[in-house]
Amino acid sequence: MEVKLKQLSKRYGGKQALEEVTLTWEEGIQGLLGPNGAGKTTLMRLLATLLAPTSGSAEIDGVPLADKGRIRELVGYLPQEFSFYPGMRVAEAMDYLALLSGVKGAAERKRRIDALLEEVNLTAHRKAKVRALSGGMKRRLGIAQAMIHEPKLLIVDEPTAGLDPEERIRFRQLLARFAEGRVVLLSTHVVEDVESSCREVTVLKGGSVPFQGNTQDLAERARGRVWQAEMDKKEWAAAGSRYKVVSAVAAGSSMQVRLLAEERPFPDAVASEPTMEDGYLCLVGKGGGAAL
Ligand SMILES: Nc1ncnc2c1ncn2[C@@H]1O[C@H](COP(=O)(O)OP(=O)(O)OP(=O)(O)O)[C@@H](O)[C@H]1O
Repeated sequence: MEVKLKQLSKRYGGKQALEEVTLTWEEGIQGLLGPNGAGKTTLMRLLATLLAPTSGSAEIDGVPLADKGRIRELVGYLPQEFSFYPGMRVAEAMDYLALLSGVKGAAERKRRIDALLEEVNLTAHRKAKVRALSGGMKRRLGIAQAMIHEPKLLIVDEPTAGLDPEERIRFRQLLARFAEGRVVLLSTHVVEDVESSCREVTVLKGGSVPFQGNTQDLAERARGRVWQAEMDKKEWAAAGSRYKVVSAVAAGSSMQVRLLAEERPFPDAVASEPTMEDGYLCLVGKGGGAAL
């Protein structure tokens, strides 16, 4: 199972949202990271056949994107804004969506719905009306509906938004199990989700892909550029306008600041081990600073 993109492009009027993206994703959970407006939603909607590319092509498990009918059977999608029929009960809504996704046979649908509701911890709410679910529960229902037809490519956009820490861990485990023999594309702003779930990550920026590969290799992009220093609040404010500050923690009257800089920014700054987030920030820039 592979997903292959070849010079895939999307233009909205005068706006080039995705520019000649060529890459291959193999089985497993693939992280997709990028700042606002990078083109992530556009890419996901193209793969879910909700948008047509301006040029270029893609194949999912050998099936060309242009073959919409077969592609829809192969792809499951949880969009960021996911809404459901509020008056339906949870199990009914799942059954309806399973039917729409082409899952044949009432007994087979029931088997899959029971298993998935258990996996997303909604069994006790199967008779609840969708409108009565909390935000996190609706998110879990969205995850379950995207998996109901056992797609070869599962695309999930910010799936852990609104989940509590326990549910977030549970969800990561569910994705890990589901990813066997499949590609799961996990788009998120939560770098921690990528760090804990993915071996590989794709970074989108301005419609192009400046990095695709191992999360460890992304961290390495920041080696020698991550510094830690203790400073007072005035120095901290000044540092923020010159450097990319990754984090700042108050320690009494002073601050423990972690920042990115090409060279040692202060005489007493100490070089720090880079994380994937540091590598990502070096590539895309953050706040006041440009990319390093
Ligand atoms: N329907 C549209 N018409 C015109 N421009 C659009 C349209 N949809 C998206 N864009 C533009 O295309 C670019 C990519 O948008 P996209 O929504 O794919 O980014 P994103 O990475 O998903 O952003 P976010 O993280 O904010 O959701 C942006 O500049 C956006 O303004």
